[in-house]
Amino acid sequence: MATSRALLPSPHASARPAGARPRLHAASASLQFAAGRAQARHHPHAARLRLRVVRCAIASSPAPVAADSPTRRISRAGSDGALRPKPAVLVAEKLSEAGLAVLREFAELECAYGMSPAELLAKVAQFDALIVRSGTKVTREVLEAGRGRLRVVGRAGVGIDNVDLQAATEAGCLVVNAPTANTVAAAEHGIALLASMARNVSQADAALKAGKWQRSKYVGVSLVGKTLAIMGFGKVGSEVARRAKGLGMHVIAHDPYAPADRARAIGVELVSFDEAIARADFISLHMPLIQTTAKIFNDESFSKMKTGVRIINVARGGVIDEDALVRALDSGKVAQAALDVFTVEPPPKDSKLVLHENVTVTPHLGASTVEAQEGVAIEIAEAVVGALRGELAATAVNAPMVPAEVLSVLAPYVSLAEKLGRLAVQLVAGESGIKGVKVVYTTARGPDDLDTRLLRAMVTKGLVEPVSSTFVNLVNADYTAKQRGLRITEERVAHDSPAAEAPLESIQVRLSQVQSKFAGAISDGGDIVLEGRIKYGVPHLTLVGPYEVDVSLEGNLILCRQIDQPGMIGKVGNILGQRNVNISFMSVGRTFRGKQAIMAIGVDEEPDKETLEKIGGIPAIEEFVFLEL
Ligand SMILES: NC(=O)C1=CN([C@@H]2O[C@H](COP(=O)(O)OP(=O)(O)OC[C@H]3O[C@@H](n4cnc5c(N)ncnc54)[C@H](O)[C@@H]3O)[C@@H](O)[C@H]2O)C=CC1
Ligand SMILES: O=C(O)C(=O)COP(=O)(O)O
Repeated sequence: MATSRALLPSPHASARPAGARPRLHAASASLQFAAGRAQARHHPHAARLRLRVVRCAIASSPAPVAADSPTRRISRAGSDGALRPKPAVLVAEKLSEAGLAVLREFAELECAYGMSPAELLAKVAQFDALIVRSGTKVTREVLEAGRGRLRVVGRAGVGIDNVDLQAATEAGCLVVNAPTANTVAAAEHGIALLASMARNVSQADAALKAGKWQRSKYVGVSLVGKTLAIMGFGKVGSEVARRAKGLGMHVIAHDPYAPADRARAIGVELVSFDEAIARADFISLHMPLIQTTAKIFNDESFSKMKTGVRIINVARGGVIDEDALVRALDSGKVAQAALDVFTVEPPPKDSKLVLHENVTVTPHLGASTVEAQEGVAIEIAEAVVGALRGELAATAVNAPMVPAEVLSVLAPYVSLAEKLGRLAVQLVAGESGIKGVKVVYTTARGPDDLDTRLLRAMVTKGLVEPVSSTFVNLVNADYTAKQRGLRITEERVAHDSPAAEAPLESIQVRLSQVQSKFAGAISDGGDIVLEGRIKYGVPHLTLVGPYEVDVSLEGNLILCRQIDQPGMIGKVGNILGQRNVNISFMSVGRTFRGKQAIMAIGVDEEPDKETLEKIGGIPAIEEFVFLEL
């Protein structure tokens, strides 16, 4: 069966001792995806769809376990019968029981709500996964502290601005979120704030409770016929738009990346940032907090708004310059604001913004409905369990999502790509290091039909892992390549055989401008060249430099370059036989009769030094190299 090493943070990979090689297996498992948009519109957390995926997992010796780790207590058999510790999951913020139940089925669970940053730092290294909401900062320090064990961070909600994604990626730690289950709750909260702000509900409520009956003070404004600008027309923004239209508002939106057809379908006009804020009576914020949106609402943008505009923010406090908002409120430019989120949470007790009489506030309650919290908890628990099993996560934030169908078709090529990388790096000699790597895919498929990110990641894994202690997976492959100065380019060569049902005919790995310890692997163009194909579902090496060979990529490999003459196979075979080394495959390729030839010999066992020296001592053999797969 075709196998592959882990694509995702694998159970024990980083704890694998140098030189110890993992046993591999591919298995199938299921992955839950959120159901289609139509269903999600009503109950995004309720309906789910089961899809099949291929799991490319890694099985190796269990990680050393910290003395007081919960994983010491529980072990269970894996699919291969081996006893393995149950993964340990730390839940750092309140998660609904429905999600905890899903986690308990699979993992040893610790719920430690309200930890200080120092407590989290001290604890995190004992866990395979950490689950947070918006109140926990998963900093570089936390991820560094978890290195070696922490493989998954689950954000039970949408915004991942509290997780240092770059640091997670560098550590090969997968970040997953729960992007759909709280959409409706956030949208409903936005509408609640919009309506209560317009009618001064919270101020009037506070006044009446203080014994003041002030009917004329709290005259509000109507919503019907007013223009609402939605800033960020994503999941929450579009749900707010639908609801606002139901209230008779005219809805416009600004979102540089929103598809126009989605806006058209809801009857929303997409406009520029400046036009949106200039035309609006109400502005509702629904964009993520990222570098380009930080303090995007500032003195300058407030100055472009209508005098008396009203602002609602259930996105992130950091998209507003809060000092500028206080100034705009004081001047009357902004008549009112309704805020669920703040730059610093909780905001300081003496915050001018929070205490402003024209501001309505809630303590980050957008996602806090019973229904949303249940949905989010289940969504994140399933994502974390899937990721811990080595499945590709549908809600991965820092790894490319590879659809299940694509993955199952590519599985043998994934293995081939890694093996070619692994062989190629072992052929490199000298101190210069690898600079340029070209991966050439011969395929009948068009660029839109063949996603090669996975293959590129596996070539990188093959190139990097044998020569470093870096653990490479789909999460950190591109980062790792960049860090090591590896420039990986890809090229497709059209293969137009009508019978080509396979996604790829061949994969070629070319290392340019590099010395080789095996001159036979150098092509006419001066590159180390290895090419492989899938035959009967198994990776085969089919080209070494200019020589065509055909050897199954299982076990280990000896490459010999010799003068093409009779009796060579017998001589080498004899030596290996005498030393009890089993040959699994053998193939000879040559340029011309009587000239140079290459022998590729697959061996089950690793021959000892003496055996290899004997082979090297055969007079016609000009060079040889032993390569581990
Ligand atoms: N208050 C709360 O409890 C909750 C807050 N949220 C927050 O609401 C926001 C939206 O969440 P979703 O709709 O689920 O996310 P989403 O990813 O579906 O939508 C965000 C939209 O913002 C757009 N965007 C990005 N840069 C932009 C820019 N410069 N200008 C305008 N639009 C831009 C994106 O194209 C995307 O369409 C996030 O910040 C999230 O963290 C979400 C749920 C609950
Ligand atoms: O999902 C989001 O982005 C939210 O802001 C919800 O945050 P919470 O999980 O309630 O801390």
